[in-house]
Amino acid sequence: MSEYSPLPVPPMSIRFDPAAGTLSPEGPTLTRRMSDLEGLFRDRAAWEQAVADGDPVVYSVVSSQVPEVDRELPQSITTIQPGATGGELWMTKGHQHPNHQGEIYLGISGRGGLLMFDGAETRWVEMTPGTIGYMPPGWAHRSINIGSEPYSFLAVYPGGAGHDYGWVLEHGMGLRVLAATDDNTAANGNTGTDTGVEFVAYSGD
Ligand SMILES: O=P(O)(O)OC[C@H]1O[C@H](O)[C@H](O)[C@@H](O)[C@@H]1O
Ligand SMILES: [Fe+2]
Repeated sequence: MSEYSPLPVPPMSIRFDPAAGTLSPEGPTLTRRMSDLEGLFRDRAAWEQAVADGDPVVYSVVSSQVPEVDRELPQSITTIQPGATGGELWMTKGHQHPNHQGEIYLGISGRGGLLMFDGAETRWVEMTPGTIGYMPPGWAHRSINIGSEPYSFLAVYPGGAGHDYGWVLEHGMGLRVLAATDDNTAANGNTGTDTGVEFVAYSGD
């Protein structure tokens, strides 16, 4: 993760400009390209091709100045671009909080999904502007853009929560989220007004 100021901040208001995707005052910003998502897509050849074809930005995270330390309550806004690689919709890396602490997301724009996995069960929350998604302690979480526009959400989380990416590489997320093909849409009994996503088990990899 990027560097966070260790200094405490005073009470403050923070402005978000949705068009520019910036926070003011601003904290650290993180950009994740396709090459940063190694080992996460089911179709490794398609991932390699996407890296070779310009290594696109998949998502970015802008944070406020609130530090990631115990008892603070940092926030960040993540914007995931629309796209799919090997049929798998573009997503965040996903992580578990090492200390099993909760977190909330608030949908800001676009359409997304919040995939949660506790090592045994998987949960899916569809995120539209105004949706609050709640991640209880112990549930790893990944966000997915399921629409054709950028998907942005605000995250608010305990400063000491941390990011364990190895947990997801080891355990997966239970399900993968694919763009539904017409065939799949029909097979699932969906009408076309549905989410347009198809879930497949990680165990099928
Ligand atoms: O860390 P990732 O799994 O790549 O997800 C991207 C980001 O999503 C949210 O904004 C979380 O609050 C951040 O802590 C996280 O870094
Ligand atoms: Fe988190």
